[in-house]
Amino acid sequence: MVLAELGQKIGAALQKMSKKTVVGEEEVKELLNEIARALLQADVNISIVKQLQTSIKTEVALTEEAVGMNKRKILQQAVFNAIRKILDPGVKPFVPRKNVPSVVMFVGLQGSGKTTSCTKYAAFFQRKGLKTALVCADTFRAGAYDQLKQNATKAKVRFYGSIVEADPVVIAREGVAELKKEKYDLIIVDTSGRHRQESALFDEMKQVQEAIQPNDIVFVMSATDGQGVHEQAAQFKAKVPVGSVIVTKLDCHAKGGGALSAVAATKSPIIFIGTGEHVEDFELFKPEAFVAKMLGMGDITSLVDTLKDANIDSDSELYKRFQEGQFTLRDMYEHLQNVTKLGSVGKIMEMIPGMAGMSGLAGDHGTAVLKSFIYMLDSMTSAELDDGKVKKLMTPSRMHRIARGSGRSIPEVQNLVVSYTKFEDVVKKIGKMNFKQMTADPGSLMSGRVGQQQAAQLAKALNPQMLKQLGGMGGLQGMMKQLSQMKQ
Ligand SMILES: Nc1nc2c(ncn2[C@@H]2O[C@H](COP(=O)(O)OP(=O)(O)OP(=O)(O)O)[C@@H](O)[C@H]2O)c(=O)[nH]1
Repeated sequence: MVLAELGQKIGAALQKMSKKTVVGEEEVKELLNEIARALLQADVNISIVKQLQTSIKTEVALTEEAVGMNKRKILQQAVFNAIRKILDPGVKPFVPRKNVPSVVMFVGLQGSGKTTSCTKYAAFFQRKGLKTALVCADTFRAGAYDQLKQNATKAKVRFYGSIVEADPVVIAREGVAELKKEKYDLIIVDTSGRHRQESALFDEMKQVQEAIQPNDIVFVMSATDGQGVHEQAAQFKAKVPVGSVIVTKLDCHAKGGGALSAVAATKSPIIFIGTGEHVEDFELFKPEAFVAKMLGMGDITSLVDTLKDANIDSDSELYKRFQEGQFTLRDMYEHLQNVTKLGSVGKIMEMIPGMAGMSGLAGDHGTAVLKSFIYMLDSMTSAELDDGKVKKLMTPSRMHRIARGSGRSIPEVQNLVVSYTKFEDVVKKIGKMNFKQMTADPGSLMSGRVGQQQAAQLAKALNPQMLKQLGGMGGLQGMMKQLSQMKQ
C-alpha cells in the first residue's frame, strides 16, 4: 500500500523512543530527524516536512506545559496529530443529498483516474438512494466517451454524452440542463485530463465551470504521481474553486509523499480514496482512521462503517439471529453475499489491527473461496438451506448432487460443510456474549470497557489457528489495548 513504508519507518522511530529510559531534548530532536528523513524519502515536499516538525514541537511544548503528561505519550499523539493535520484542512466537504439537485464537476491531470473515480462516486451515491447521472464532457481524449459510457452501463447509472458535438462546454451545459429536467439528484460531469502546459485545456475547464456552476469541484490525483503534483494541484486550485479531493491508486506500491503534499496545496478535504480498478474499490476518507492505519494501528472505525454499508451490522435481521446464536446454511449464504459485496477479504483484514497480512484468507484467493461457497449454496434446495441439522443432512449423494450442480468437487462441498460447522460454533459462542454491545458501540471496544473476561470469551470464539495468528491470548489483549489507545 502507498505510504506503508513511511508509516513503518515513523512507527519504528516512535517505538525506538518508547524504549529509552529518558526522553529529553536530544531524544525528541533525534525522533524529529528520523521522521523528517522518512518523509523526505517518501517524496514529501520539504516545506510540508518543516511544517510538520514545527507543529510536533509546538504541540509537545504546549501539552507538556499544560498537563505535565508523560512525554512519550505526548510525542506519539503529536506525531499522529501533525500527519492528520496535513490531510485534514478542517473544511467540511460538500455532500450530495437526495431530493436536492446538485452538479459535481471532476477535474484532474491526465491518467489520474478521473473517469474511473467519476463512476465510483456515482455508484457510491446511487447505492445511498440518490438518482445519479454521468455526463462525458471530455472531447479531448479519443475513447473517453466509450470508457465512461461503458462504466456507466456497468454501474447502471444514466449516461449523457455526444459523439458529434466537439465543444465540451456545450455538452456539459446541455447535459446538465436535460438531466436537471429529468430530476436527477446528482449530476456528475467528467472533464478532460489536463497538463500544466496546456493552457487551452485550462481555459476550457474554466469555461465548463462557468457554464454549469457546479456545487462542488472534485480534484482527482494519483498517489503514484511524484513531487510535481504539488505544483499542479496549486495551479488547478488557482484556476477553479476546487472543493474536494479524491486520491486514487492507493493500492499501488508508490512512495505517496507527493500526493500527501499536494493535498495540503489544495487546502481541500479528501473525500474518497481509490484502492483499485473496480467500482467497489472506493472508500470514504477519514483522516484519523487513515493515519492510524498508516502507522500500523489498524482502522476499526472504517471497518465498522464498511460493515454497516454492506448491511453487516448489529441492527440487521441476520445479525439479530447471530446474536441469538441461530445459524442455518441460508444465513451463511446471506452473510457471504454481504461479505463479498465488501470487496476483497484481504482488504477487510487490513482494517483489523493485528490482522494485516494474515495469510490464508487474505487476497484474491480468499474472495474466490467465498464465491465458490456461494455457488455451492446456490445449488442447494430450500430445505437444505433452512434446516439447521446440516451434518446429518449432507449425505454423500446430496454432496455429489451439489458438487455437480455448482461445477465444484466433492471435497470442496465437504470443505463448505466443515466451514459452516466452525462458523456455527462461533455464532453459538458469540450468541452467549454481549455481541450487540460490542458491535453497536465500537467505542466499548476502544475505550477498554471490554475487559479481560470478554477478551477470554472472544478467544474461545475464534478458531485456534486464527488466535495463534493474532499472537495468542496476549496478542488479542494487545489488539484490544491498541483499539482503546486509538480512540483516546
Ligand atoms: N490500481 C488502481 N488503478 C486505478 C485506480 N483508479 C484508476 N485506475 C486506473 O488508472 C488508469 C487511468 O484511469 P482513467 O480513469 O482512465 O483516468 P483519467 O484521469 O480519466 O484519464 P484522462 O481522461 O486521460 O485524463 C486506468 O487504467 C484505471 O483503471 C485506482 O484507485 N487503483
